Amino acid sequence: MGLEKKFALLEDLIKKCGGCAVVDGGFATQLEIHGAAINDPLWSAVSLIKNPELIKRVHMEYLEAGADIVVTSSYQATIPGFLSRGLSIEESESLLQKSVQLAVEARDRFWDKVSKVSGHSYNRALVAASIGSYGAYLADGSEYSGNYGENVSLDKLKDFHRRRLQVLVEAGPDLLAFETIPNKLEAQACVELLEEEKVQIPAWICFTSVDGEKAPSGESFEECLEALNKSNNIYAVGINCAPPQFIENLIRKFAKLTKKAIVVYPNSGEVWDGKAKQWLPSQCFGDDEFEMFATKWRDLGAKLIGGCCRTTPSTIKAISKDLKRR
Ligand SMILES: C[S+](C)CC[C@H](N)C(=O)O
Ligand SMILES: N[C@@H](CCS)C(=O)O
Ligand SMILES: [Zn+2]
Repeated sequence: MGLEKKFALLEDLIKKCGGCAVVDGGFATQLEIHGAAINDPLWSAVSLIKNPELIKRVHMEYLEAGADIVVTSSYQATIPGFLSRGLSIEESESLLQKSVQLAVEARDRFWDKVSKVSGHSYNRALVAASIGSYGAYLADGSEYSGNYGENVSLDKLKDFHRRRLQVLVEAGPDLLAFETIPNKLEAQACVELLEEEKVQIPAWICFTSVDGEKAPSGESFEECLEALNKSNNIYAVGINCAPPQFIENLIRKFAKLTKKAIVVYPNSGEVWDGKAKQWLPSQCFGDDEFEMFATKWRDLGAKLIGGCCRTTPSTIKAISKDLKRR
């Protein structure tokens, strides 16, 4: 299936959802709720090694909650990350492949079950392969600072992303989800790579923000979106894992800067301490508030809405119920 048909699949899903599809919620968070220990350089991706069945269970829980798009477990899964764990290249690549396979299996099993039930309100979900930023791989919280240092060039970022992207694309997801991109250079690297690799799968690129105005690097979103707006591979641009109270302003901003669809899936409002590897309490929003926010974000034009870290299936259930009530 070519790029155009895959774009159409996504557009069709959004239409079926009444104009706004639901992305799942915090994947790592739900793993932890089930007792997974992810205080690890691989973070949520450590479960690909330790407990793949749990990954499938979490995908199923988000599908059950009403997610129209499930994001795979590959956010912090990288070949260098697996190599430094003593795995071989073949083993590393097969874990990346497995991240897509687990989500596809969960989606197919869930759809097989619900599509037989008359009057159900679900859509056949799409699988988005997660591609975390270089900062996520560094595991030092730099996806929230955008500060990669002077030695990190455009080519270095492309080299970092290239093989993982190839393997994930080959595994056959419906979509690619670049997550928590903190600066313009990495956004550009991702876009150029999609073109160089002639990728035939639609992608979204999401930035983080720590001030509600700019990318973490301090660059404006106008600068960051420049390369993305010109790319035929990019279906949507937006924000993930930033606090919910920033989202309204950011949607308004993005709406002026791009014709791409807008995707938002904020965290609960807690703040990640990259050194201590824990979430610090801050202004934190619950499911009821998310439900109210989601309506507002939809009315402002967001086409894909979900949750990120510290949100759970109950958050997604609230959002889904709200957005599909029409
Ligand atoms: C989205 S953050 C909470 C993921 C974890 C981070 N990259 C780390 O390893 O510290
Ligand atoms: N989708 C990621 C989080 C991105 S910040 C995960 O939960 O593994
Ligand atoms: Zn997150």
